[in-house]
Amino acid sequence: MSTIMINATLVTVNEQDETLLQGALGFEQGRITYVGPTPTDLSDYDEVIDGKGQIVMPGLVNTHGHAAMSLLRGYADDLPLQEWLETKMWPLEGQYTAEHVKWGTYLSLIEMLRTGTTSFVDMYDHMDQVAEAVAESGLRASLCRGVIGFPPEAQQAKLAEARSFAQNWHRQAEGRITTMMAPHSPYTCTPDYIRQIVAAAQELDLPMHIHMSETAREVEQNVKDYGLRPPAHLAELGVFDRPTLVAHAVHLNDEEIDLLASHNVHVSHNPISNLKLASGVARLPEMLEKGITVSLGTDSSASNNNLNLFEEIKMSALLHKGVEQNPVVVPAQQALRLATRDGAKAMFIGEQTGSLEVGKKADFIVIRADRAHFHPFHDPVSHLVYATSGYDVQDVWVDGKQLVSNGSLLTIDEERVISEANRMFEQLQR
Ligand SMILES: CSC[C@H]1O[C@@H](n2cnc3c(O)ncnc32)[C@H](O)[C@@H]1O
Ligand SMILES: [Zn+2]
Repeated sequence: MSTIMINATLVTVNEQDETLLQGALGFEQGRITYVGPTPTDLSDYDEVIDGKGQIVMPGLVNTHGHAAMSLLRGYADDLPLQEWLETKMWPLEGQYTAEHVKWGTYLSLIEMLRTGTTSFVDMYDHMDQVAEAVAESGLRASLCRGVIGFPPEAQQAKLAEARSFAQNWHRQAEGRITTMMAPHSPYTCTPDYIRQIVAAAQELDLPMHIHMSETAREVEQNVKDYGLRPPAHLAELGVFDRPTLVAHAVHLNDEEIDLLASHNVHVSHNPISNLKLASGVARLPEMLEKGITVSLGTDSSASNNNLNLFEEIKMSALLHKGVEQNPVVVPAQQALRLATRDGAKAMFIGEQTGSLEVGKKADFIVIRADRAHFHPFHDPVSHLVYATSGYDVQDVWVDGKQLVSNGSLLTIDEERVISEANRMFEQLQR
């Protein structure tokens, strides 16, 4: 059935960053078939939706997170990364069963849908639960079993699990799920173990995803342990010979930015999580200047404390202006691109999604722009970056299927998920 939305404002985030104040978006069988001015003849379309007073834009892309950690939202605030992980997160995550992962993930999917995220990256354990939730909910995702190399005797079982998960779920759920191989970080996986994971990625022809250079302490420790800073260490282990998405990349020197650029390593910038854990501020303007594909991530709700990517967009536009004392760095259109077009590219699905263009998947969101904070309506991109809270998302479509209609979730039972998520948290021994 071919459908068209007419009279809407289209923020396309195409190559030319075109915005059409009065446009139309047509789609059929999951793909965009028309982007342009409202046609006079609509007889080809079975369904015509009037988008007056609304903005249609590509769905947002969240390129780093751990969805099931939403159960730990607000459980451990105001701590630095290592203490937060070792004394708070890992002891509770050690008690997680597949059911905890299931309900924590659903809780995150609700939040992502409500705030306009249509594609996301997830690194965690019990990933079959995550994949089933993604398949059921209709979102698009790149999923990976995050592998921590201790205890050493568990390494081979974890690698086998990561490999079979990646193999079983790649291109499943009507192609909405892709997979990656993910050693958690250079400080939780030995060099030899990372090499084995790279070899598996090569064999399966999959990209790599890894936390890297998140804190100054991590960098110092890497130098003490291996005589190299994390980027050189991972390059030497062959990680960057695979397509790679690194999360954080906060503590980089000029040579390391060049190294990532020369290996075409993609970066997920997570400014809010980095600020909350006091890890530092990534060198976003310099990375962009060198042509690195940078995207935005929330990290988990345990360090953010929500999955509203509109906050990340605004933060990335503001933070670097303040740090550099320069208002022209990361302009609004660029911040929006990081969260859409570049996000899709960063998670290796850029040919499929990330912009409103004919031939791409019909992954888009509809924003209510009839509210006061969208007016005067002369620059919709500015309002999307600086004025919306993210909760102006009214409709969400992925693969041409509607997942949110007028604020109501069509594929997830929100009341049940909230109740089960609370039950799951109560079960954990704190
Ligand atoms: C087994 S993969 C998931 C693993 O990652 C941990 N984690 C969550 N946020 C961060 C972060 O910012 N840096 C490093 N590790 C992180 C999480 O607790 C899970 O154990
Ligand atoms: Zn993370």
